[in-house]
Amino acid sequence: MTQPEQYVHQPVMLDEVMQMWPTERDGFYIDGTFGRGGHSRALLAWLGPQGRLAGIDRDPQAVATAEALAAEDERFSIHAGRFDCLPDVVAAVGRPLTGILLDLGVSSPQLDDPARGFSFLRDGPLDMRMDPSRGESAAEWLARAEEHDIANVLYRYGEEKRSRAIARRIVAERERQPLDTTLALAGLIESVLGRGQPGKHPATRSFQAIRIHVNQELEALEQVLEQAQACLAPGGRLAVISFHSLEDRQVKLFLRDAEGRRPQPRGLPLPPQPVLMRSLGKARLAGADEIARNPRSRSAVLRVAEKV
Ligand SMILES: C[S@@+](CC[C@H](N)C(=O)[O-])C[C@H]1O[C@@H](n2cnc3c(N)ncnc32)[C@H](O)[C@@H]1O
Repeated sequence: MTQPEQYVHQPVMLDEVMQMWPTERDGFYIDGTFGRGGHSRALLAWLGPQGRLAGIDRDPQAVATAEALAAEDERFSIHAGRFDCLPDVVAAVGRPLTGILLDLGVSSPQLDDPARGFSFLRDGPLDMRMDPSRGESAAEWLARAEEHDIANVLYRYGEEKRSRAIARRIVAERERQPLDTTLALAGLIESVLGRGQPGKHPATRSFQAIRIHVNQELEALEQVLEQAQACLAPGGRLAVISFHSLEDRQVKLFLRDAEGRRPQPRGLPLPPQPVLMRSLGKARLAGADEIARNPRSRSAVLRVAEKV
C-alpha cells in the first residue's frame, strides 16, 4: 500500500467548516473521518489547551497516521472503527460533546493506491474495503451475489440505468473466470456500456455503487446521524460534507425530521413533532478557487446543524 510521494492533502471546505464551527476552544470535538488528518490538524491548531479532539477512522493507514499525531499532541486521541461507534468514543472521553465533523466517502490516498482496489483507472485486487480486515471484498461479494442483488446495488447506489445488463454480464463472466481485479471489472462494464462521455469513465457509477455496498456506507451514516443528535450537548454542532446525492439526501432528510418538519400523512394529524436540531443556513458548496485548486471539492456539499 503505497502513497504517491508528492501527495499533499487538502482538507475540503475547511474555511466554510471553521466559519460554522462552535466557538468554544476548550470544548470536546470529534472528527469522525480522520483520513490523513487535514481537518483534524486544522482543528488542533485552533483548539485551546483544555480542548479535546477525538479522531475516528476504519482505515488502518489512517489510524497509523493518527496514532503518530496522538503521540505528539495529548489533546488528541484516535479510535479505530466505524464512525457509528460514536457513543463509545464519547463515553471513553467522558466530556460533553461540542462538535462533530464528518467528511464522508473515501480519501484521495485510498483512491490513488491501486492495492486498495477502489480505482477503475489502475489495476489492482478488486477489494474496495476501507477496513480490509473486516467483511467481504468487492471481488468476494461479486463472486457469490445473486444477479438481481447486484443489479439492485448498481441501481440504488450508483443510479446506473443499465444495472441489469451489467449484472447479467458479471454473472456470465464469473462462470468463466474469477472477476478479481479492478481493470477486469472496469473492462467488463465498458464492454456493456461502451466508452461513455468524455471525462467520465463508464465504470464510475458502478464502482461507486459497489464501494458504498461493500462498506455499508449509508447504513453507517444513518446510524451516526442519530447518534450525533443524541450525543451532542445543547448548542453543539454537527457538520457533514457529502460527495454524492445519496449521502446528501440522507443528511437533508435527517435534518428535516430533526427540525420537526417531517411531512404529515393526509387525514391523520400527528402530535407536534419535537425540534431536536436547527440547520445553520442552507447547504454550502465549495468556492471556485477551491475547486480550481482541488477538483475533488467540486461535488462537496456542507450542511451544518446545531442541537437545540
Ligand atoms: C474523505 S476522507 C477524510 C479526509 C479528512 N477529512 C482529511 O482532511 O484528511 C474519509 C475518511 O473517512 C473514513 N471513513 C469513511 N466512512 C467511514 C465510516 N463509516 N467509519 C469510519 N471511517 C470512515 C475513510 O476511511 C477515510 O479515511
